[in-house]
Amino acid sequence: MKRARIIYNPTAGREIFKRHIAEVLQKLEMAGYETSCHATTGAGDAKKAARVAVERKYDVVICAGGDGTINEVVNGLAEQDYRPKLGVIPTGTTNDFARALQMPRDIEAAVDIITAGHTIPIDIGKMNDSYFINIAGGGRLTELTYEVPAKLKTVLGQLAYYLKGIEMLPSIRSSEVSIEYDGKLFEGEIMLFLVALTNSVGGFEKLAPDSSINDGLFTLLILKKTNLAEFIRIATLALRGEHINDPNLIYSKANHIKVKSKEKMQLNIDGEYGGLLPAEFNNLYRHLEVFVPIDDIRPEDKAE
Ligand SMILES: Nc1ncnc2c1ncn2[C@@H]1O[C@H](COP(=O)(O)OP(=O)(O)OP(=O)(O)O)[C@@H](O)[C@H]1O
Repeated sequence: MKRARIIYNPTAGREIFKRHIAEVLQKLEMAGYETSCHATTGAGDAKKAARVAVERKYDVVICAGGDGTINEVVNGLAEQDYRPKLGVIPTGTTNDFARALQMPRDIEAAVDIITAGHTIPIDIGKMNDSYFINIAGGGRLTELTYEVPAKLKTVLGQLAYYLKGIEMLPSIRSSEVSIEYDGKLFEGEIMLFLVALTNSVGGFEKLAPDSSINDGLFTLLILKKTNLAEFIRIATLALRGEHINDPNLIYSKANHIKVKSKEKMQLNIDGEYGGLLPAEFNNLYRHLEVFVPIDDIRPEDKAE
């Protein structure tokens, strides 16, 4: 019999998962899974629980939570030689990763996709010693993700980021950096740099419109120094996915990226604080198998 381990964050989003556990277990049982659950207890617990699932050789790990919990689960799986298949049930405030996989927000619909059993291999990002699923980067602007109070996020969701962004705009300043990417070099003043795995990031659904989840490449975005008016213009273009050819931006694909600066710059990894520069990014090609809807499988994405 196949074995599945559910790792869920009881505090994620609007805290709805608990009410659906009986139905979720029943659906998995009917699909031939012997399933057990782990409710996370706080920061770092989902990573530990994923490691335990690896040790116990579960076939499948199902993560119910937002991007924060999935990030932790992936950090628990990514380092290991044996990696169970990953199922995602999006129950967080931010579910960029699930959206990139085209997983539905409805809990039972997401479970149906997992029990249908179609998987694709996806790339995982590594920044220094940590793994990420959506995006990493640096620059004053990326700091706003952890300046938004948790309570405000629960109530307002994405809107909270925008409100905070508007409040912070006048204080954003540039930093001098050096960025090496697949043999190319950028040196100069930037507002921010982003290293994206998926196309949908922090409410900007077209930030990296041509990104593929399993081509082994990051989308690198470097926003050069701009004034406030230019910055707002580019952010507006980015909402529509029309920023790619703007002269203030470098938009490129790369597998390996190194960023350093003489200044102190904070890093952000999947929306959380990720330490300080320097940073080295590696794209781990098709590192995890994840469940996706059948119509999400393009011929080139199929498991090898
Ligand atoms: N039992 C718990 N109590 C409080 N916090 C928890 C608990 N379990 C996990 N967490 C923390 O909650 C964080 C956010 O969770 P997650 O991303 O799943 O939900 P979310 O609602 O999308 O939250 P956010 O948008 O604020 O990141 C996790 O990174 C983890 O550190």
